[in-house]
Amino acid sequence: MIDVQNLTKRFGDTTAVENLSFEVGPGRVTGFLGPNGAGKTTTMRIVLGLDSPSSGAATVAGSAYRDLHDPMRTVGALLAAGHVHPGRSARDHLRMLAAVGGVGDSRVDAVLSTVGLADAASQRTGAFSLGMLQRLGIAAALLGDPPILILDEPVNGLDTDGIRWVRSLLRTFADEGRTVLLSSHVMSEMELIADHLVVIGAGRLLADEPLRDFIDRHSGHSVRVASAADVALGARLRERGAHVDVDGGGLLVRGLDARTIGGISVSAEIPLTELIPIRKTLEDVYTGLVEEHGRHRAKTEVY
Ligand SMILES: Nc1ncnc2c1ncn2[C@@H]1O[C@H](COP(=O)(O)OP(=O)(O)OP(=O)(O)O)[C@@H](O)[C@H]1O
Repeated sequence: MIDVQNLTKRFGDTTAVENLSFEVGPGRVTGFLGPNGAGKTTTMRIVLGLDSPSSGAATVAGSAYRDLHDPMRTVGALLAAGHVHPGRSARDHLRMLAAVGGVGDSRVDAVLSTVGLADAASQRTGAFSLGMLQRLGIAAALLGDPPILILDEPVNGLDTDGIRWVRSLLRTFADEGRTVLLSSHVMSEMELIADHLVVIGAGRLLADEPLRDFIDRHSGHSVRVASAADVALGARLRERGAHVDVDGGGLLVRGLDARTIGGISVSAEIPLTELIPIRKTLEDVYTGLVEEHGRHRAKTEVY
């Protein structure tokens, strides 16, 4: 469990995080979303004891990071790939980290194989691609076999296979009852990986709910309908408060769900030939929410 309570962080005049509270629970993948500069990295750094808060607190498994008895076996983190000595091999890099964290050498080859770098273990990391460095960063996070993982943009630089691999790794991790907090700008990927979302804007909490609820709540009802008598059906639907547009060979109906539209067509004795609820994607919903938040901020800053 990761617990962030009333967290505020200021850098001079910049408030990076403002009175932010949320919990990241076990057994699910929690996506951490927000536009550039929203405060995600700052929050993750504070959770990992790399920055101190101006006020409020963050704990991991019940303790502040600096008070953890065995940090590497409690939480694994990937904040930015690439901080690796280029002359060192992948295996030596991980051995050094394992020694510092008090983790046995046997884990080094185990994690190299988990991340698909077993064959490159002796190569200098200076010759690694961005994708290989990401895999090495994830290997380092897994060294202590921790129950909690915090990953900032883990799919950066990965190809399709690599992205699929991260997805299945995190799914397995969550299904084992572990805790995963993950940030990504790739919404299509986040939609496939995350069970739960924490969304922030300008350092403040905008949403903290299951991904499905987030999409449903912000989607509104939108249904494509076609029938034997679109004009008559459209009139009935408008009477019931729907917004109806003619859409190709049918109608696009907003404001009523598919079940209600079906009921109206039955009582009007107008057979339907199409009834398709339209779901928004995470990207649609997220972009809308961030734009709305930006407009609201601009307004409150002007007045
Ligand atoms: N060390 C620092 N000194 C001064 N300002 C900082 C520092 N770290 C972050 N900031 C500022 O705090 C705000 C939040 O930054 P942060 O990196 O946490 O956002 P983010 O959500 O991770 O953004 P991105 O998605 O671009 O990585 C930004 O305005 C940033 O410029």
